[in-house]
Amino acid sequence: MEGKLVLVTGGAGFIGTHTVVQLLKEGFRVSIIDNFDNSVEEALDRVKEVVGWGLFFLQVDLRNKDDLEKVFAKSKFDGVIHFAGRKAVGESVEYPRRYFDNNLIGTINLYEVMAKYNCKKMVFSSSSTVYGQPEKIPCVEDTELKAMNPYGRTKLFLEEIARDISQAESDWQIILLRYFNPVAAHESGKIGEDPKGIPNNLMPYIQQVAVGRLPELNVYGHDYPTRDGTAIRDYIHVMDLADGHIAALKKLFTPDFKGCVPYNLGTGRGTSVLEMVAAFEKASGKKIPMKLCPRRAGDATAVYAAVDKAAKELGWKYVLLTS
Ligand SMILES: NC(=O)c1ccc[n+]([C@@H]2O[C@H](COP(=O)([O-])OP(=O)(O)OC[C@H]3O[C@@H](n4cnc5c(N)ncnc54)[C@H](O)[C@@H]3O)[C@@H](O)[C@H]2O)c1
Ligand SMILES: O=c1ccn([C@@H]2O[C@H](COP(=O)(O)OP(=O)(O)O[C@H]3O[C@H](CO)[C@@H](O)[C@H](O)[C@H]3O)[C@@H](O)[C@H]2O)c(=O)[nH]1
Repeated sequence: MEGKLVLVTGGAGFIGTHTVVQLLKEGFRVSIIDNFDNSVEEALDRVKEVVGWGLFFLQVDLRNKDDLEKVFAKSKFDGVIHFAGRKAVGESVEYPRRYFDNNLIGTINLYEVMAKYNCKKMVFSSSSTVYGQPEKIPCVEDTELKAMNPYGRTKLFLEEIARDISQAESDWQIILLRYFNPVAAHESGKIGEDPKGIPNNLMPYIQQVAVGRLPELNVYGHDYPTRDGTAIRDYIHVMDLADGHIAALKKLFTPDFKGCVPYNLGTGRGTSVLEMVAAFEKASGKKIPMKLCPRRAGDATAVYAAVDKAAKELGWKYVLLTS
């Protein structure tokens, strides 16, 4: 893989920064584009500090196809890891057009420009959200897919688009990585999850309560049919997730890989909201004040991964524990 040039969209974000560190460690060359919609340029300076050398970065919005073309005209990419997009379930219920505009138009532009420049290997950030509230857990990759909210619908549409493209044009190789819930940070402490504004996700919200930036955690839903009444998710360490991208890229570069294939990246273990809070309190020694609130629109009750397919076909498995 030494020297292959990878374009990383959304590379200044949470999963992007951690993956870029691992890509560089593995000997890939990396170019990053981001519009800083949900990140800051400083995140890239921090990546530079971790890896010890410079990065190639351009501020580009994927919805601007002309700008995107300029990026592809300058460099010949061997593949793309596509993180860029909006990701908050609750926000998507309130502002669905934001999600259709950013996630769908941005990705359609990317496919068009990739095709024009004959770059046809893509690792796409999908999500466990495409399982909706699955009838059976753990979720297996060939389970029926359904979205429960507009964000999830964009991921589902984008998976369908990827499948259609690869079916019609056999020279595309696409891996859909269905992430479960990434948490934690690089061991250096220099990069991590730093969303703009009030966090939507559980872990960064707990962290901001812990440091006194927010007064208390709102626990959304305490009447779910689960062991303690709160919703269950599969929390995975972001460095494990980053390594899942390396495994996926390596798979794309093997001559036998064909078509468009989905893989779950999770741990296979479900943890409730209250269990996450207890684990955080134990690890940090800080008390997290909580308020029990009604359920959040668009949320599933319990979702966790079957992880055998990624282990068998990508040779990837989580190694770091999160709770
Ligand atoms: N974090 C999670 O819980 C999670 C779980 C499953 C899937 N995902 C998906 O993984 C991807 C990365 O997630 P993340 O947690 O790193 O999110 P993030 O918000 O930290 O990173 C996304 C990055 O994309 C950039 N971006 C957004 N729209 C853009 C556009 N139009 N053009 C250029 N850049 C743009 C943002 O500025 C940000 O830096 C997203 O597609 C998300 O939907 C995330
Ligand atoms: O302040 C908060 C935030 C979250 N939750 C609950 O915590 C659980 C996890 O929520 P969150 O961290 O927002 O994750 P998800 O809603 O599962 O969505 C995340 O994980 C999905 C993959 O599973 C991704 O697709 C999404 O982009 C990402 O936001 C849910 O039950 C929430 O209701 C709270 O109780 N209080």
